[in-house]
Amino acid sequence: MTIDALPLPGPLLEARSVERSYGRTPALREASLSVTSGEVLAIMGPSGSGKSTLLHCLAGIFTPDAGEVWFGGRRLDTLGDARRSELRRTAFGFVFQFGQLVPELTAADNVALPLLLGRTGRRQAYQRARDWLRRLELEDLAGRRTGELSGGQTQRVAVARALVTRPKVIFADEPTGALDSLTGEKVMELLVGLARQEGTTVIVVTHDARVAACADREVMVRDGRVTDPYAGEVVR
Ligand SMILES: Nc1ncnc2c1ncn2[C@@H]1O[C@H](COP(=O)(O)OP(=O)(O)OP(=O)(O)O)[C@@H](O)[C@H]1O
Repeated sequence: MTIDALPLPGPLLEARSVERSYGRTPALREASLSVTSGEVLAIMGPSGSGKSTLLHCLAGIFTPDAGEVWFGGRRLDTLGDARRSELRRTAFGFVFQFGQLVPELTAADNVALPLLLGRTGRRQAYQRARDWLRRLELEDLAGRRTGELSGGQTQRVAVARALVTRPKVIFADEPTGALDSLTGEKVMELLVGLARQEGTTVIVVTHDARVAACADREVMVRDGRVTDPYAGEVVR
């Protein structure tokens, strides 16, 4: 599936009555959620309520046991592994709690990597990596190994790496969870600010109300179901 072929508008990404268990432990029970193009959505909820599992199902990392996931008007969860990983590489970007960068590689290498894997030429990939590092205020650190960077710097490199492929959706799971509150706020401001400039949808799982305050909308996950954070009703 190419991004250009996606029939828009309509919800960009949808979970419809998704269920997912780990062995006998149910993590999601008929979880439904709809996200529009360009929206910044925060997913909140108690520990163990199913937030990360929902994010992984929406991103096509996990396939649900039941229910459906739709992206750009097409069914995502029934695609084969190869097509789902291609979609993740081309249309999605990821920022997780611990940047998941390659520590032995430089910041520029890490940011260029998704482009090189997508067969962008080396010169262009590094040019674009440097452009994104500059936008994340990291140009001076382009040649440093990411294993030597601070937590906040590492997360900014992770944001640059997530945005460099110009994805439709960025999935962020506790992106500021390992940072102090000031550094976390700065990372979120940069992530959300740049995503808005690019028209990228952001779905962020967080425990932090200040992170959620950057979003256009919040939903709550409780006992594997998506609810309205204020009314407590199940979202349909
Ligand atoms: N790999 C796994 N094996 C077994 N059970 C799991 C696994 N991953 C998650 N679970 C269980 O599934 C449920 C939902 O977990 P999930 O990680 O989605 O919750 P969460 O809301 O993201 O939690 P947290 O806020 O603590 O990260 C929990 O009961 C958890 O114990």
